[in-house]
Amino acid sequence: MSVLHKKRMEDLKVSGEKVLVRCDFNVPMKEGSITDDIRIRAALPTVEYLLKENAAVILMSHLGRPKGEANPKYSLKPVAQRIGELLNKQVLFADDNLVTGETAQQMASALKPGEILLLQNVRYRKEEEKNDTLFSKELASLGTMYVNDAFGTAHRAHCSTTGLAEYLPAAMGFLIEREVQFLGKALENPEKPFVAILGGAKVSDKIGVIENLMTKVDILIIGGGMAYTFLKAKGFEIGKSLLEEDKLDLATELMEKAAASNVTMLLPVDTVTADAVSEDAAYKTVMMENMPVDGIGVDIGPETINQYTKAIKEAKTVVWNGPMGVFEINAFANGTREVAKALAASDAVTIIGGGDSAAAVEQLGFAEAMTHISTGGGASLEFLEGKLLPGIAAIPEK
Ligand SMILES: Nc1ncnc2c1ncn2[C@@H]1O[C@H](COP(=O)(O)OP(=O)(O)O)[C@@H](O)[C@H]1O
Ligand SMILES: O=C(OP(=O)(O)O)[C@H](O)COP(=O)(O)O
Repeated sequence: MSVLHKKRMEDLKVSGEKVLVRCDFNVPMKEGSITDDIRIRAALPTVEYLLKENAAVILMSHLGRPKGEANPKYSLKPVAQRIGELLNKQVLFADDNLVTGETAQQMASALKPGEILLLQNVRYRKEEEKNDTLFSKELASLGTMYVNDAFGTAHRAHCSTTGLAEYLPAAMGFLIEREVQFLGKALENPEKPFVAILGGAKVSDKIGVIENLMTKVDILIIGGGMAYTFLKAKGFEIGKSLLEEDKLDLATELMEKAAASNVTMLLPVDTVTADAVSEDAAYKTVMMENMPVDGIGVDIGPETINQYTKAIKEAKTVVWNGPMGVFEINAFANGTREVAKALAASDAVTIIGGGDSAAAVEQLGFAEAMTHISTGGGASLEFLEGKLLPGIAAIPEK
């Protein structure tokens, strides 16, 4: 998917206009406080551009899954405050349970160029996720132009992500453009050798990505919980590690396909095995052939780390999606940490899919060293599967 021919904000004459901007402000919260504002920071270049170009900015987002009902737990008010702090500027908040009710209408109508208004959580309305025509029109009536910059929600066809483009002059924002440029270049025109590292819990979540990347990469590295289904298919004892029994045949097929396409597929040769997935578990490292029958594989071992980091060192492009082990538990975070470290030290173009791998890279302090960390988990996964994302498809061509 390319965005070369998609309308950019420069293609709209935004001066004096009221621009509705869909962002992904679906940020993690704890007791009403934002615990990670990366998605908010990632949206700022678009907002700043529009302000500089003399537009009035009306921001929209969802937060969590309130299932079509107003629920203060999912209010975007803390987000309005955080944007204000980051921009050092007042951000008005339309605390309107109908999202587009009288309060929002009055505030939008009074908004002047250079001012910012954030609407309430668009998922307070059940119509949002149905891409309902009337709700799209209600949203459209608040502004005069539409910019979609919600990459993290680009895999959803909702009123605020796709519907609006039918009713207002529309363009993409800088974040969507940046995400698609990095992810798209890796898929379409990667500098070689191209290494993909896939981990995380389940094979079933990653089948599409494995299949799509199989035709493009030189080396496919498998780690995390899903590696054990592949190892079992190869005949190894995997004890009580994560196993998707119904994906064993598929795992065999994928390994055969890799061999037939000259793709090197690397699987763990050693593993950390624990008696439980918990902080106080007893654990040790074993070669795969010595895996105990009652052990649970929770991380890749040092020899595997050696092999994986060697492949990363030789790569010119690396795409990483999914942790190498149960990194939430410190004792099992080593594989994920070492892979992150190898990526940080590499001169290659390094692209991190969103979700847990992005969180891990940030937690471990390697974020600055990566070429691009996606703000979308599900969205980057679907992008890497080669799917057309509706939020991007809806942006008109130039
Ligand atoms: N060996 C393992 N056994 C069980 N769970 C694992 C293992 N390795 C990784 N995980 C878990 O996988 C989860 C992340 O998987 P997933 O959601 O697929 O990744 P992502 O969000 O990066 O796509 C993490 O919670 C992690 O603890
Ligand atoms: O956080 C999001 O998804 P992600 O955790 O897969 O990145 C997006 O905001 C989409 O949210 P949704 O999966 O409730 O539609």
